[in-house]
Amino acid sequence: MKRPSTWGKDFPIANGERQSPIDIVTSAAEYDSDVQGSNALSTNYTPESEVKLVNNGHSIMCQITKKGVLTGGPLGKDEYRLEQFHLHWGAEDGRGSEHTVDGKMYASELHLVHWNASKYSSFADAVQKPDGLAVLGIFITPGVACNQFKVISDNCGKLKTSGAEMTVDTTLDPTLLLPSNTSDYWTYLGSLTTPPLFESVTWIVFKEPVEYSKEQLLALRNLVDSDGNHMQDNYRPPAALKQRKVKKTFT
Ligand SMILES: CCCCCOc1ccc(S(N)(=O)=O)cc1
Ligand SMILES: [Zn+2]
Repeated sequence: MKRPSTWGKDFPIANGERQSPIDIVTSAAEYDSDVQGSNALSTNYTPESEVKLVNNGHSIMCQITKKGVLTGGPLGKDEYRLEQFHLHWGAEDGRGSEHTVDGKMYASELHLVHWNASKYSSFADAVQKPDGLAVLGIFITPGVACNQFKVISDNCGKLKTSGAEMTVDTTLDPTLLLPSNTSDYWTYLGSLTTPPLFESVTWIVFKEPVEYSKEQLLALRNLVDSDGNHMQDNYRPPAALKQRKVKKTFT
């Protein structure tokens, strides 16, 4: 994939009104009380009985086969189905996340991608609809190892090149990839952060980061992309906020 600065030519929506990622200016975010209580954000994931991993040339992706559901919070009455998760990261710990918080970049960002199963028939059908997708963004910071992520990081060596796929014969519970606090998040209307950049994503970015070990981050940086280079810095820089408001669920 070519550099983000070149995307505007092939994908004019790159300069659209609701592009992602964004810099989250915490002081400008508006507290939203009605995403609490009974309609708090809720995940109901079924653990995968085997794990399908793909090096798709610009990230490492886990394709979900079990029924996993995200509801509540900013999603109204709709039920969003977990489709896949993948990550973005830097060449070093000081950069790599797509969203930033008051200009701070994290080392990596995990995206759990869901599609609106209440209104659409598949991910492909939902991906171009303004209320089609919901993505959970989880910031990653260097620290202790994340045990559930070992299923991915321990297999990156076998997924080195673009197009490589494998099925790992082990279980994986996506719930264990989430931060302990899933009540505090920012949410706003945005887009896919890679081409085709469709403006179809309700973003939910958790305030609390998750720790991965240095080794787990190094495993990501040793992957090879579709250009045959080390897969690093596969993050899009923040786009203009334009006429949008970021909501927050915490004071
Ligand atoms: C028409 C098929 C589209 C394939 C691309 O799907 C994507 C692309 C980006 C994201 S992200 N980084 O915004 O979570 C999620 C899903
Ligand atoms: Zn992503």
